Amino acid sequence: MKSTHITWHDSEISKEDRQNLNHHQSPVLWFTGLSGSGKSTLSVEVEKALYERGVHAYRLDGDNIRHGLNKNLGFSPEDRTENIRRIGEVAKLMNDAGLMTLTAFISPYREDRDNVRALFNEGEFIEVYTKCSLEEAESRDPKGLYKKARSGEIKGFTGVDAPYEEPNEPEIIVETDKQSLEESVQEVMDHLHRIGAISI
Ligand SMILES: Nc1ncnc2c1ncn2[C@@H]1O[C@H](COP(=O)(O)OS(=O)(=O)O)[C@@H](OP(=O)(O)O)[C@H]1O
Ligand SMILES: Nc1ncnc2c1ncn2[C@@H]1O[C@H](COP(=O)(O)OP(=O)(O)O)[C@@H](O)[C@H]1O
Repeated sequence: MKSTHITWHDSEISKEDRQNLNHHQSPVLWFTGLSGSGKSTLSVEVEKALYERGVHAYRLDGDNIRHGLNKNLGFSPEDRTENIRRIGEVAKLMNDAGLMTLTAFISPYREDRDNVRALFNEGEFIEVYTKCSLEEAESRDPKGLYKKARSGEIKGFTGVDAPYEEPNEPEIIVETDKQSLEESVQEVMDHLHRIGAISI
């Protein structure tokens, strides 16, 4: 903390009031996985499924956020940590606002993800591991970045010459190289129903 002499000021409307107004809870669905593992694709589909059920949800995507809020950050370990810390704080604000958040960031470090988890109440941080072999992600190469990483044009690319630490106990694992997109969407929606975050 750099700032001193600052005081928290509570609202008279609580998070629970806002959730009641929306008729659903406001957890964060934290998608994590290799580039090309399907974070964006899956989170887009889940966001649509939620919208159709009248759930107020918003998606934060690595590529998009790096155009604005986090445009001063690169891909060094320190910058990735700061990227994830800021997104965690944004997701926490959305949680308090009564909105469901879907985040699609590689978030390669376990400690960074666990630090975000610690911001939330039990059950409100839902880690979704888009599990996919490097071989499959690389063969998809939707943006041609693995090719650039292999040729040395991009340095420190996750899975090639930068680490990805798998989650130890994610709430949800979707194996995007084995199951269909529809099955993965269903798995996420089933989880939200099971924990009572949504009722429709
Ligand atoms: N060096 C390096 N390593 C990994 N990814 C790279 C890199 N350089 C650019 N990109 C592109 O940036 C997207 C990942 O951004 P994130 O904010 O999700 O990364 S991180 O969580 O901070 O590690 C990632 O998007 P996704 O493919 O959607 O994961 C890439 O398009
Ligand atoms: N079962 C699946 N789930 C998600 N994506 C899949 C699946 N099968 C193939 N894909 C493809 O894999 C690519 C994943 O890219 P993307 O969603 O951008 O990944 P990420 O956001 O993790 O980088 C897309 O081109 C998508 O169409």
